[in-house]
Amino acid sequence: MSLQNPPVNSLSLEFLTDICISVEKLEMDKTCRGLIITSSLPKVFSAGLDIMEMYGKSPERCGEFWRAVQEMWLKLYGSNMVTIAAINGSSPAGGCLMSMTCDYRIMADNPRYSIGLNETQLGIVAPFWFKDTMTNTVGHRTTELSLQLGQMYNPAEALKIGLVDQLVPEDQVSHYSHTNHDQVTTPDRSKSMMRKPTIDKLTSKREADIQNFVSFITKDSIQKSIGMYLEMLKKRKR
Ligand SMILES: CC/C=C\C/C=C\C/C=C\C/C=C/C(=O)SCCNC(=O)CCNC(=O)[C@H](O)C(C)(C)COP(=O)(O)OP(=O)(O)OC[C@H]1O[C@@H](n2cnc3c(N)ncnc32)[C@H](O)[C@@H]1OP(=O)(O)O
Repeated sequence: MSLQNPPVNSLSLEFLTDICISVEKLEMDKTCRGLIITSSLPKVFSAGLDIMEMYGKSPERCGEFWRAVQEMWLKLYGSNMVTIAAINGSSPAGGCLMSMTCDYRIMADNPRYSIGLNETQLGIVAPFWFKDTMTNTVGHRTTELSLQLGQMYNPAEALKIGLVDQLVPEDQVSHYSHTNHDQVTTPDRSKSMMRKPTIDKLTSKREADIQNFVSFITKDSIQKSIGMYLEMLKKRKR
């Protein structure tokens, strides 16, 4: 599955819905042995959630958006397929979350790229299931530090903390993803055993999580922080 939503593969409601439909189709396809997620765009795996979906939108629309974010996570984290993230560019926040749902992460060894949960930099708090996914990936203490600082990691740092499993030359990300994937032939039952408690936690609190998100994101102070962050993104470009 090659992500293609220019300019930066931001995860809008529409794009998330497309991703969920694609994953669902693959999940039902008995001939499909697994899934490699990568990006068709240069330099960016995914810029994370589409910030425009969280800025100046109605509570109803925000709720619909958040349900789609949850759905993407539930489908990928709970997938019966062997999944590999072939991270061929930067992958902040929701992009990092998406790659952490996979069984294995291969990243292009380009020091210009970065990965991490940087929500704190936007003035927002990473939701509990983002935090849980990271804890399951890199451990409690690293997650605590990482979330408090909104830390982004270059590939070497990401490998060191276990946020990615392997670094490869940029032009060989696809090759190594396929080679690794071929070595794992059957999805292991231990995957669902390890992930079930985290998945059950969100499933049981799904509606409350949507309500929390909507009331948090529509607050004036949070809207102001997001607006300032958007301005900063645009200025940085010039
Ligand atoms: C009580 C608690 C209850 C509930 C929890 C509440 C809240 C928690 C909610 C949400 C969690 C949030 C998760 C997220 O994923 S938020 C998104 C975070 N993403 C980022 O911060 C990434 C920002 N982008 C970048 O760093 C760079 O764009 C990137 C490195 C990805 C690519 O750099 P490049 O130089 O190639 O491109 P740019 O020139 O910067 O960007 C091009 C263009 O795209 C726009 N852009 C970038 N990222 C986003 C995005 N995530 N969403 C929307 N638009 C984005 C950027 O502004 C440029 O636009 P323009 O100037 O118009 O061309």
